[in-house]
Amino acid sequence: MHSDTLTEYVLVNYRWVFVVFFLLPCTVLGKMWAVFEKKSWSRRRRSTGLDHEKKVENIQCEVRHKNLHAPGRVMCTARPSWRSMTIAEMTYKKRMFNINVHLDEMISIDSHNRTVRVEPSITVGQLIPILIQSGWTVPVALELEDLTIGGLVMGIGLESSSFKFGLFHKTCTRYELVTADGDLITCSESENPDVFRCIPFSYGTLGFLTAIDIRIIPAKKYVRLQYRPIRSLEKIQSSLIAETIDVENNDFIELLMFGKNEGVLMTGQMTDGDQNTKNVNKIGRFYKPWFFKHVESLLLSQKHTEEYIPLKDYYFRHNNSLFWEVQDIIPSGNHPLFRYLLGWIMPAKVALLKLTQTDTIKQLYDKHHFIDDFILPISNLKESVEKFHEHLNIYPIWVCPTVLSPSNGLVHSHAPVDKMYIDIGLYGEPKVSNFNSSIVKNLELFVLKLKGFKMMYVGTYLNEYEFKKMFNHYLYQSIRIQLNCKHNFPEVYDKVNKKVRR
Ligand SMILES: Cc1cc2nc3c(=O)[nH]c(=O)nc-3n(C[C@H](O)[C@H](O)[C@H](O)COP(=O)(O)OP(=O)(O)OC[C@H]3O[C@@H](n4cnc5c(N)ncnc54)[C@H](O)[C@@H]3O)c2cc1C
Ligand SMILES: NC(=O)C1=CN([C@@H]2O[C@H](COP(=O)(O)OP(=O)(O)OC[C@H]3O[C@@H](n4cnc5c(N)ncnc54)[C@H](OP(=O)(O)O)[C@@H]3O)[C@@H](O)[C@H]2O)C=CC1
Ligand SMILES: CC(C)=CCC[C@@H](C)[C@H]1CC[C@H]2C3=C(CC[C@]12C)[C@@]1(C)CC[C@H](O)C[C@@H]1CC3
Repeated sequence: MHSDTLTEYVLVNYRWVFVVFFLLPCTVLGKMWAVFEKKSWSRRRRSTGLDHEKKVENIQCEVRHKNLHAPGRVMCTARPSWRSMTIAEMTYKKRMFNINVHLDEMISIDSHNRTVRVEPSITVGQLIPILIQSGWTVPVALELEDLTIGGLVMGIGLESSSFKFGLFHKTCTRYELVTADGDLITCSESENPDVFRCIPFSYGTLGFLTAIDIRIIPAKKYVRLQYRPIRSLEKIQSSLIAETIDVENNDFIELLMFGKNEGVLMTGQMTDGDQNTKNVNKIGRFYKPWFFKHVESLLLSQKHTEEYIPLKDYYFRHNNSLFWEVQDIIPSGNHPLFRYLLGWIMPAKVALLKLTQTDTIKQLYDKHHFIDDFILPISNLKESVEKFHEHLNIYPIWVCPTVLSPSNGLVHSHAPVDKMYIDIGLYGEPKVSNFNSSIVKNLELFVLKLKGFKMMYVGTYLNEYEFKKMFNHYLYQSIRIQLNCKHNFPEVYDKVNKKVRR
């Protein structure tokens, strides 16, 4: 066997050995370190009084220092590429001026006004358990623990409650920002409303976020989840549309498709249950099967099922298997023996997987793997699934309805009223023989034609003109002038095109 082929074979088939015996123990040590660090940090904080305001002043100083010593050099955050929740590498970070914006605490909960104020680098995995303990939760709770609130505002975040509440940023009520001049401004619907509308999806190109206010709602104990296997694409589309209209009875809607004509539609309600609550499925326990495998088993048995899932377990249902990505890395990860022996240290930290992947692994992923999300009008579900089937043939497919509102911000509904869209997430190995970058570009153009959007965490092959057709830059450009961004921050396209996000 040629040595390159042998390397590829070993990397593809035996990466699990490295992951299981090195990365998983590192993940556990990392978790222990985080707990220790947090404790000693709060002790230090009590003694030094280094609070949010002080941390923000430090960022302002860094920006002013840059303006003095490197005027004209554009800035980005110093968060290393390997920490970011995307498979892509952000090469732009190497040539831009890096500002340290690592602020990761919860600042306060305001039960009266029902908001929580957080710093941008706090992760969903840190915030949600604290909120649930206090009896609250966020309306759009993301499913991967390592996503940060700042990243979700500056990129896009969506989840199975987005059909009701919209994208993650629609639940945010106020942003605090350090501008290109080092000033501190705040914005909301009533204060600097145009800046407020332009922040989401601006990818850190209008200023550095230092605090975010998010709406909170009362948390309940369980999600009562109904699973409905369906074996026809037409029926899947019509049922999904009908469920999204029923906002009274549904709090969560999600669809997993396991083939072109088969899927399981899941609808859920937040509930406290009662003494008679049976059929509780604690899917978050370490020995439980991966969630998508559990759903697939219900499709195979064609059973309409109802279960009560503890709220936090429901939120993070795709975290253990990173949707279905872990099966490519640890093929036996869902085997009962593996789960009972090592399930408690799963999953390996995404950042560690990224940090330790070799160039060859990255190239193999580039050639043989696809990860992306497309947001399309819900009426185009059938047509889109057929298109993705023909050009990618990847299953499962994640389908998550989300409502978009009309706005002059970058991402908006194309109608003058709220309009229902669906996010179609495709993660895995394309089962077509001719997969390459022109197919990907072709799919992006297909989405543009249908007046849809592409999530940008993996980057885009669209050229600047096409990109600006997809995202409304009209207000964004005037806000850039207002906030003196031109020579201090790049434009969004300069951060998401495939040449700099590879
Ligand atoms: C995890 C993962 C996520 C991915 N996500 C995305 C994604 O979000 N968006 C995406 O577009 N691709 C994505 N890809 C596809 C991946 O980047 C391409 O498959 C890869 O670049 C193909 O390399 P190649 O040399 O085999 O391609 P070839 O088709 O042989 O192309 C060679 C080079 O020509 C250029 N090129 C070819 N066709 C085009 C075109 N139509 N437009 C611009 N340049 C072109 C590219 O620079 C490419 O590197 C993803 C791949 C992986 C593994
Ligand atoms: N369910 C979902 O919706 C999912 C969403 N995602 C995607 O993952 C990304 C979030 O990942 P995460 O690792 O948290 O974030 P990232 O580190 O990827 O950051 C995303 C963008 O936000 C900017 N940003 C982050 N914090 C700040 C800040 N304080 N001030 C200014 N700009 C900031 C970054 O700027 P810079 O480039 O300067 O660092 C970057 O451009 C989003 O793009 C999201 O779309 C991924 C998986 C699931
Ligand atoms: C729900 C939405 C909108 C997106 C889900 C995206 C995730 C499936 C990906 C986000 C980051 C990705 C990474 C990997 C798998 C897929 C994601 C979790 C890897 C673990 C794949 C293996 C590589 O070696 C490292 C990757 C890091 C990022």
